[in-house]
Amino acid sequence: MKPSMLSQIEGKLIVSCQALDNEPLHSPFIMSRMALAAAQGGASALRANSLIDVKTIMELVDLPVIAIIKRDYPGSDVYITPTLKEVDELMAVNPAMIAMDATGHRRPGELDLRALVEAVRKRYPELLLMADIATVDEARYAAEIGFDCVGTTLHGYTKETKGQILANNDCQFLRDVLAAVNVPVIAEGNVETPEMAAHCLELGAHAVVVGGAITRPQQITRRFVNAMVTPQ
Ligand SMILES: CC(=O)N[C@H](C=O)[C@@H](O)[C@H](O)[C@H](O)COP(=O)(O)O
Repeated sequence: MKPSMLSQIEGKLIVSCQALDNEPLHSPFIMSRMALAAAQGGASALRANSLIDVKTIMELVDLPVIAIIKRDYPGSDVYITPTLKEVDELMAVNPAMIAMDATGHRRPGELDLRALVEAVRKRYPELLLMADIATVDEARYAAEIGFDCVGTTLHGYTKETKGQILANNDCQFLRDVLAAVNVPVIAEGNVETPEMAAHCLELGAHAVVVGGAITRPQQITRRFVNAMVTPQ
């Protein structure tokens, strides 16, 4: 039997390789090379957006992938794998895990999150499901309705949490989520340094996802530029 992806990633780094269509590196070829570089650097898994990126990465790199499809629907703020349609699309390449928005926000077509998870479970019983949450209550609910793990991915990116970042108050939000649920918690979102990634593990995170600090050169460059501004 294949070891579960959750045990493969325990205590390790997952690298998110994403560039949206308004970003300079938007390209399945480039994302797959980013993924290969991450693998050579020792990443335990990858996270990627869109069927073509996930497919191209899986063809080149022998690491498990957390797959998502970001898609906007009118009248809904939910954009990370919002419906069963995106799950079906991703399952064409059978990724190890799919992450979905598990916030309390209204989903497209008024779809209920619990019903959605049940539908995915019925159709794909082997698939691991990650809940991308923004609040402690959402983490608790996601664990209750059967997600395999929760990620702090959307903390700071919803109306209720805007402006907050994971590092605030020595990662208090991560601590609160860890205290609230019994499923593995993956630290994700604005993990900017190796030290912070290591600290998230010390606090009890199961694994850490790092995206922009590794795979978005425009963001990395900006950090250097900002640090080099000399006061006039
Ligand atoms: C909020 C949202 O849409 N997050 C996305 C989720 O897949 C990605 O854009 C992030 O890059 C990813 O979560 C990793 O985070 P960071 O790049 O900050 O290390």
